[in-house]
Amino acid sequence: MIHLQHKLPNFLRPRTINTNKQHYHHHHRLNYKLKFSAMADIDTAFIQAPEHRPKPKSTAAENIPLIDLSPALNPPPDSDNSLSELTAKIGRACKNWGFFQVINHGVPSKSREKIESVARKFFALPKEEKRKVMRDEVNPFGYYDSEHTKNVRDWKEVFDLAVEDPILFPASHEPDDTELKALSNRWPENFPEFREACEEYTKEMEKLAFKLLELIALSLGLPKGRFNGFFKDQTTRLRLNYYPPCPAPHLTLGFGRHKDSGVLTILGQDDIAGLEVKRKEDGEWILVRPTPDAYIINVADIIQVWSNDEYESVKHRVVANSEKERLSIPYFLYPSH
Ligand SMILES: O=C(O)CCC(=O)C(=O)O
Ligand SMILES: [Fe+2]
Repeated sequence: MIHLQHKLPNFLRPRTINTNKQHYHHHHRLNYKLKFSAMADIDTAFIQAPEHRPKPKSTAAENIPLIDLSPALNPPPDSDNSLSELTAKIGRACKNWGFFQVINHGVPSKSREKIESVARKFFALPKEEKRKVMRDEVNPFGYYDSEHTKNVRDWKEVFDLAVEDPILFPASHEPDDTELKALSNRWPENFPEFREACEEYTKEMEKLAFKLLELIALSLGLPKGRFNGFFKDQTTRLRLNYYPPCPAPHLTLGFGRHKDSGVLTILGQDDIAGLEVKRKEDGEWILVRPTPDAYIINVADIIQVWSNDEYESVKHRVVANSEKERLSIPYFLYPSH
């Protein structure tokens, strides 16, 4: 790996001082193709600036907190006590990490297996097929394969759908424009199981999302239904993220650093690790090791606002993998527009 970096053209070499950003971006814009040894031939649009590249070895420190939701879902006889313990745990996890994993969450493994299976089938379709349900400038739902995060291309493909269909959005970004537009999902042709699995799964996600929202309200000392009124005409979205194997995982990211902009996110990841969370304590990137059948929950920007910054929305990213493909399925809970 170090070997390869020495073969990089000057403008892409890691620099500790005096990074010549302009030079970097100039080449970046040219979409200049890089070839270094037989290892990798990738478009420079994918190449992260040195300070954002993954570390050669991920910090194998602690994992994010793991929380058992059973006290909220199947309350035992002493349920008052265990519920307040649970909300305290959730409060600490939201405050210290902004991220946690949940088990005994009530989502049937059948629904999850079904959606994982149709998602893998979808991404394995020929490009022409996937492009038939491609996102466009008007409608952001459907397939997309060239998303950029912070202006660097991600090594991933996605499929997005709205949970309420059609979904209402402001027609423009103009603050005085009150016009709304209705947007509908796109579905691949001759693939009814795909739509069925997505629709069944989003129903399960919705139950879990509202359970979590209530627990988070309680953990802030609020009535449990405090946030529930904001979800009429919700703009909640489900995404399928597919990360193909990447020949240059030391230079790229599956998904660049970002925060989620919704209320909270419920993420199902497969058994391939890739998600890294920026630890609040020291800013280190921590790999979230997959726990079978668990979901990863994170506080997103709107809870940060609703909690008056008590719970912060935390940066995360996905490292690429040279050998294995990876699938993740985030459910982004959003209120009405
Ligand atoms: O794939 C993952 O583990 C995380 C994906 C993510 O952060 C997102 O879709 O917002
Ligand atoms: Fe995210």
